[in-house]
Amino acid sequence: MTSTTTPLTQLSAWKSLTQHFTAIESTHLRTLFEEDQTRGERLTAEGGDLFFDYSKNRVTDETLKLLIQLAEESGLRQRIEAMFSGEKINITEDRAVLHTALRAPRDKTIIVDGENVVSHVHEVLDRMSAFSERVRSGDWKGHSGKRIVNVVNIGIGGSDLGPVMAYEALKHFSQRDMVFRFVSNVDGTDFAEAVQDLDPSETLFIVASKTFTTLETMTNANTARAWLLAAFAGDSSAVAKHFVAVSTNAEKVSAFGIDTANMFGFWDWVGGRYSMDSAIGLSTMLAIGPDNFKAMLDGFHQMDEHYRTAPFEKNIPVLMALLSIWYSNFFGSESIAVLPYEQYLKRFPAYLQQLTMESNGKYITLSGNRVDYTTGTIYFGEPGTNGQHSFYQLIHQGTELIPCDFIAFGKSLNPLGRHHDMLIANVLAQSEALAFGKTEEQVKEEGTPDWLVPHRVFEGNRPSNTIFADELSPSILGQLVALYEHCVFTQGSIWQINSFDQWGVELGKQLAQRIIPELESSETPDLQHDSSTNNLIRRYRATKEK
Ligand SMILES: O=P(O)(O)OC[C@H]1O[C@](O)(CO)[C@@H](O)[C@@H]1O
Repeated sequence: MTSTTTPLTQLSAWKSLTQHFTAIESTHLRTLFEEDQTRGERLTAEGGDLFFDYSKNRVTDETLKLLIQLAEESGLRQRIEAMFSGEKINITEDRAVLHTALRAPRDKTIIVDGENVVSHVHEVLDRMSAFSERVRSGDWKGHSGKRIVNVVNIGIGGSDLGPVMAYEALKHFSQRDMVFRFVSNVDGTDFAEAVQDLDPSETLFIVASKTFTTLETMTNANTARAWLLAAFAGDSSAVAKHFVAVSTNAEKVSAFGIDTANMFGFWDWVGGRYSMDSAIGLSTMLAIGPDNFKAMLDGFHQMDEHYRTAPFEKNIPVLMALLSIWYSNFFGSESIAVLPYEQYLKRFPAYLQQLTMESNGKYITLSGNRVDYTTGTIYFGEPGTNGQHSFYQLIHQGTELIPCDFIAFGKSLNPLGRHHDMLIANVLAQSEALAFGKTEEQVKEEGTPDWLVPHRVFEGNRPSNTIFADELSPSILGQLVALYEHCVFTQGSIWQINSFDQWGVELGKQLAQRIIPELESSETPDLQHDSSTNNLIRRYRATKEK
């Protein structure tokens, strides 16, 4: 399917932004703040329970007006409506994109292919809740009658990163007499370390895979089954009590040997990286309980409603996306740092890497043409204050412009003396330092010797957003994740790419399937790769045989 949209760079807002950029490029944030004393209050927005301060960005009212015009001219409103209503906007896979249906209230109706998907969503949620209650209460017993205390999620990509991130983020709300582990890598070390201190008779494996064909997950699931059966003298009837599956593929689940009664389904209109609030979140629900999981879904839904209904100039995901496009496409900035000042969000940047880069790392437009502008910003990050002692040097004084998203909370879930005040002082100090820097005069006034002055100057003018909420609750986590999901969709819509396929991961998978037998065969293989790959294969085989 092709579409005949006006190319992005031909839009009138794009052309105006290109001109406008030359005026803004040399304007310092110091000037913008001096000229408008109300800027810090004015350039803010609220959505759900999130407060968004975007005043420390290199924009004027004119820039914002043009960026919003760009969103309008790009057809963003229609794209949002098309997504929420279940149109098949994932054109390269002919699928609807309905992660928003996963958190729709029970009484909503969204029809896809003649079916109300919301009722299916709630059927699965009810089954997940009943199962979670049984496991958490000890009613669900292992094969030898022991209570399940260990839960190991086996999955990769979207079937791992969301569950791990959510478990870590909501650990404060988790059932502490249970152990949760996550195995993703085909590197055997991942499995070996995850189970080394676990008793198989007390362990439940969740095999989480949308397709149920993924090499890593199937390899780990087979290893897990062998590990379990070794403890039960090969009695395969033990599998029923120790394995459940989360998948869209019932056929493959049952071929693996898991009873589909122990399967929790989802649908092809849920992308892997948009699935942590589907049955893929079973480990999250087991950890925090159905009520907290529901609170998380309500949080997602609040942000969905904000995205769908707030005017663009007050719409946090839209503003965030437009600002990122401003830096990426006009300032030539390549990355964004996400810096949560909340230890529980330590896996949030890793989660966002897949969400953002697997979604928008595309150079072909929806019309099938190569883009002539940059797409797919690189997202990275670490929790503060740790990152400050690592890569912030480059953000402050490097030659790259790296816009930052700071995330901070009014209250700590673990209030300890002065810790939280210090943490928050640091996040505020960082965004202040980045924006305003320290001038040559200021450095000299401190008595710095002349030769050292240039090293100690901070030119500033480095943009950031601050996302602020009361405290990290299940609902706030849902709101934060939905915020980034919708930011990614807005970016992709403006860039005119399909944020919901991932063909770019296929080639490596195919080539690995070809190489596996070449590494394993007892015969010397007839290698037909390039000379580098052939040589490395020979070296590996020689090492293996040593
Ligand atoms: O859930 P599955 O089907 O095992 O896929 C895992 C991951 O692999 C990918 O397809 C990429 O290889 C991701 O999009 C997905 O989240």
